[in-house]
Amino acid sequence: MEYVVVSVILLIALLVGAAVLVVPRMRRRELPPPPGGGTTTLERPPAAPPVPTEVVAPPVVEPEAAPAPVEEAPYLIEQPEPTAGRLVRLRARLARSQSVLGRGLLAVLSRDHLDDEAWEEIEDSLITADVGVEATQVIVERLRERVRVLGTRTVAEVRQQLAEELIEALEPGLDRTLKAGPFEGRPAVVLVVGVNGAGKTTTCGKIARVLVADGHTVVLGAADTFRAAASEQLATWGERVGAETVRGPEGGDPASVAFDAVKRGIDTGVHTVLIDTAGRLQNKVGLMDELGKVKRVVEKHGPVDEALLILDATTGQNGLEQARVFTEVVDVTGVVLTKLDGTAKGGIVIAVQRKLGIPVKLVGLGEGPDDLAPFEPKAFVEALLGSDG
Ligand SMILES: Nc1nc2c(ncn2[C@@H]2O[C@H](COP(=O)(O)OP(=O)(O)OP(=O)(O)O)[C@@H](O)[C@H]2O)c(=O)[nH]1
Repeated sequence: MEYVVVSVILLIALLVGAAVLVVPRMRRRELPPPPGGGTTTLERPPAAPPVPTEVVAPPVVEPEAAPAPVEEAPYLIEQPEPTAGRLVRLRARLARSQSVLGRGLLAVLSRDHLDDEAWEEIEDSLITADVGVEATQVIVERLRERVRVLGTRTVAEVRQQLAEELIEALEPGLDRTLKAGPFEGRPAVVLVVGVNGAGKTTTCGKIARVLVADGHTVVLGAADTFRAAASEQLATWGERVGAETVRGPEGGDPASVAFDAVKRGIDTGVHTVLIDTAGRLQNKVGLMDELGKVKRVVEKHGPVDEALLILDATTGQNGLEQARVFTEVVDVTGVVLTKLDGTAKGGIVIAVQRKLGIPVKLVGLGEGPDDLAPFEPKAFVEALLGSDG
């Protein structure tokens, strides 16, 4: 009997023990949802509030796509090489154009007698190099007249006269300085526009280096919110030379990023605010309107001092139609011709200026960070025609 009593007591003790352990756990599971409606992760609205425009101050970690990252010192700020004389240093990059305009033309000019056929060949070479029909006719007519009147004999003399005519066609008197500010205590605003893939983001980065090399301070505005990698790419360029990049959310309003960038530039007292925009085709009315809006919104702070059109030199004469539309929308003040290293059509510089009446201010001669040179007609023509002769 005693055993029975002891067993019953043990059983009751076990049951009570089990109850003490299990009930609190069950209670915990029944806890009320957290304040805020108890939405599950899945049900929670994706109402991530619009990401505010952020200012990316250097240094930040370089992304993989960063051009030539500095391995052991990722935060080292680079000192870009001076801009003076870059075109001369990069002259070899014009080798393709040189083979048409330089070697090709000089071969004809060195003939004993320049007959009609020879002059036609000269015309063809210039047209092949994308100088444009109109400009070619003017150049050849003037050269022919000079040769006739002056009775030019030697190849060196004809070459010299041709060089002079080409320089003249490049309108050496045009103002090619970049309006990089500051102006009366405010930064200069430089807007960079163009079609897809022309090299806008890369060129913005290179221009930042040109400006820093020449002693300017710069804020970059990543208003290309369309291409996912563009703002990352621009920030990387900025970091390398110690320039801040103002960025917005992917797919966000480019005008608002541009506005914030200029504001940041004013607040921090830099010399230049350089704004990259998304590539767009000139026949997409909506996108061109968007570009107009970017400019108008930026102008709430003050004028846009420079609107640079980035043109891919390899697109040749096709680029001219694009250019005309961009000119109408943002009042382009200067052209940057990229990828001149990849074409035999260096004459496009002449055609662009002649057709648009806008100076070519910079030329891209490669993918390296300092492969952007201020455009100088004399150095350019000399590079095209080759140093000898
Ligand atoms: N060879 C050569 N390549 C260049 C030059 N300038 C730019 N590029 C290359 O052109 C390609 C396109 O450049 P991006 O800067 O991405 O072009 P983007 O206009 O910003 O492109 P979207 O934003 O898509 O419109 C890149 O591979 C650049 O390295 C140049 O002067 N020479």
